[in-house]
Amino acid sequence: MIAKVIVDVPASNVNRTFDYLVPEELKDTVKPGMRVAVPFGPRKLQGFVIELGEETSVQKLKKIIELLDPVPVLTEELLKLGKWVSDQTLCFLITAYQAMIPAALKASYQKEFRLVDGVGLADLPDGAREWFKHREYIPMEDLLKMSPTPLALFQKLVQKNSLEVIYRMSDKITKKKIKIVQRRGTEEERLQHIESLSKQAVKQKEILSFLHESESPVVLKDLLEMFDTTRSTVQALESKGFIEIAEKEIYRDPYGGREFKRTQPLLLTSQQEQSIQPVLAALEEKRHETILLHGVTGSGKTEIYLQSIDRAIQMGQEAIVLVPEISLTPQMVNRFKGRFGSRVAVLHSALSAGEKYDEWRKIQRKEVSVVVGARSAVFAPFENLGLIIIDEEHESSYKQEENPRYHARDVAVQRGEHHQCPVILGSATPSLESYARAQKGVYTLCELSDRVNKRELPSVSVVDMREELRAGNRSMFSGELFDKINDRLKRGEQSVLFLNRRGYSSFILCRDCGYVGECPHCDISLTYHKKQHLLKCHYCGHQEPMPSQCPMCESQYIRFFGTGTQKVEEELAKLLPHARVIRMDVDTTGRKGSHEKLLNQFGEGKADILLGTQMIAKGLDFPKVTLVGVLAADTMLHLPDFRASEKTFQLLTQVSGRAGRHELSGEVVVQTYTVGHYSIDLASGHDYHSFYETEMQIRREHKYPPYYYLTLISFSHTELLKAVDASEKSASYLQQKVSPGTIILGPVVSPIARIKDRYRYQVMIKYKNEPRLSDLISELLQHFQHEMDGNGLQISVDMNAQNIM
Ligand SMILES: Nc1ncnc2c1ncn2[C@@H]1O[C@H](COP(=O)(O)OP(=O)(O)OP(=O)(O)O)[C@@H](O)[C@H]1O
Ligand SMILES: [Zn+2]
Ligand SMILES: [Zn+2]
Repeated sequence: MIAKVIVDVPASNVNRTFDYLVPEELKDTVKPGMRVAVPFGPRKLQGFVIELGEETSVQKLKKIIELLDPVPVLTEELLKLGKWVSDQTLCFLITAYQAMIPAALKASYQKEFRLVDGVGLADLPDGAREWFKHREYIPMEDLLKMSPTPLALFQKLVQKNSLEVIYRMSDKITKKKIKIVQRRGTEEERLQHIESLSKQAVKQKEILSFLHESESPVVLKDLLEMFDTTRSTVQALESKGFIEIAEKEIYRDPYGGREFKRTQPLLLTSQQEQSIQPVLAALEEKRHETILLHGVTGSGKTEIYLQSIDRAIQMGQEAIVLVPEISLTPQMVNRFKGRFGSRVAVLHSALSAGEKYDEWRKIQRKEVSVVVGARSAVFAPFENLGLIIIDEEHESSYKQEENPRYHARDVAVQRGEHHQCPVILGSATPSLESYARAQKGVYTLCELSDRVNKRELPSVSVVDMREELRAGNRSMFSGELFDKINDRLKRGEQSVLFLNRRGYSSFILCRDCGYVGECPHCDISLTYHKKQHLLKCHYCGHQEPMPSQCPMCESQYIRFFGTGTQKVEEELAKLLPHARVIRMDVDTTGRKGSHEKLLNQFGEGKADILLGTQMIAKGLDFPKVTLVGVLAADTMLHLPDFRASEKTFQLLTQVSGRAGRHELSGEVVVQTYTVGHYSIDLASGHDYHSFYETEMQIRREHKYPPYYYLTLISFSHTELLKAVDASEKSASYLQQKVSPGTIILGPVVSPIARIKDRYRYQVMIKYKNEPRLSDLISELLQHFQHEMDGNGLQISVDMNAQNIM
């Protein structure tokens, strides 16, 4: 039997299957979709079995070394889907498959040195000999940890044939085990054991009597706690042969020990009722249909999701729910666990690799029927999918910004077609792409124009911050916002203050000469971190101490600028010393569980003001929040990105949506320096439809998506001229080959001109229909293959660019 295997090397010359012989003893067990270890050149690599057969054109076949899975980790459907992802995004097959499985299943390879047979310690020079005195294998890592590293010496010895390099492959999987204790023998024997213990052994006696009564095993740790004793007591019983201590594998449950209050389906409003109909119909008829659910904030979209899932489960099917990483809050998880209990698995990046692996196995073993997760959960290995839901479908985080550069929305629709099941895209501010498709009839459009129980959307007032400045107000709070926060404090209600992080980092600036602290490796200003009194680069991690005087002119007047959340917090403390403030940003939510803790505190009324970045814009539903303040609405508007207006509109709508969701009505204050911009004005009027019309016109004029598709090719090199050269050659090559309607823009320098010492150039391709595009780009890549392999050129291709920075 022959296995066709994709091996774990992301390179173009290996981007195909290789044939291996299946050893006799594995013939009955090996299946497509399983991982295997195979010899590949001098190495042992992990690979995926794609297909089994009898024929091969290879003369001397190598054998599969080992089967790594008892059951396939990729289903037949996922194997096909991986091929599709690779075709669509122009990534290597192995990269697509790796993206579908949990990180714990990816192999790690270690380079190790060992003595060549026949070479003895005495043959080695000083500096190498000591290493091998007690060890046979020396991992390269260990050498690199030494300074200076003896690596060069080791490499010389490899050339001299004294040492050889081997590659060790290991799984990252760990299964968590706990110790359990159980009784032994018949009832009569156990009673004898208890009798036989001496009077002094009180604890032993108690424990043995307890175990005698208990039918199921007890967790050792619990037992010790219960009887307030140490391990030796139990070990004594074990060595007498009275009890047994065993190991048991358990799931790491990130939500373990937590109670989820069970909820019942709510009686749907008539708008909800209308919107759920197409979903239920498609479910019933086992038919694929993509439904765009456009519902204003607080219109009860989540309840529609829940009841649709319920129906799918009743039909014996499974459901995937995607939510943006940032709104995968405990509040969100509670809503699903509350309705479906332990039938829900949760997958998001805050889980450890082990926890993710355990949640994934619950899906694989069919122990759950719903998964709630971020982008990559779209690959959940369900085999009987009945429904896929993408909440906040406009979110840019659904597009992966590294290989494979897939969009979860496209993958969801692809899987929906395969399983003949409905896909729901939900949002208060659908992406222009999706709304346009709904307009064309490609998607079914359902709209929820009212909040549940006809609660009013909050009233929004836009404040011109330039006016404030002219009137002598230098603080970051307008008079109106300040008064309203104060009101809330007096009334015992809560406020949410939102500060957009993007485009608003706190950089340092010399007031005398205008010097700005920049990263020496990237063309971007350094961000000041107050706690450590350091300047950091957010692209490459470079850090340096905050200078006490200007490095250019030696002036003392060097300060940090920009309004970070820390600065807002400080100003609040000055202006409203009694207000209790919770700040949520990357700095305060770094530790595991801190996100949840802060939100709980706010929910329990332990603070008056929640101050935060993007991470508070979505999904929050707190009854006492009656004021939302947006400190600077226009920070994102000026980014060099054609989606800047759309993103601003979406963000403002989402943040405003946090106010007045329950009995108390809400107000929103939006501060801006760009008064009169349509995306701010229309967001404050809650007018999605006008925004859609306005923005579509602009996109048509400038030939941007959704009228045109957009592919971005980026070139980078440590030598400026090489990056320029590759991008120029590519642009002129494409120019000659593309069809007449297609537009090639560039090459131009990328908006961030240098990252990690690499110069960056880009070429943009705008097209309506370019069937040969993938082929053309593949030709380009082939042409530059040599330079990419050896000369440090990097070319990355984004077939459906969302981010053009
Ligand atoms: N049919 C219903 N009857 C009563 N209350 C409901 C009903 N449907 C939803 N709700 C409640 O209305 C509130 C808002 O609903 P939900 O959070 O689902 O809205 P949403 O559209 O998902 O909002 P957002 O887009 O802002 O996250 C919730 O507190 C929810 O429990
Ligand atoms: Zn200066
Ligand atoms: Zn940098």
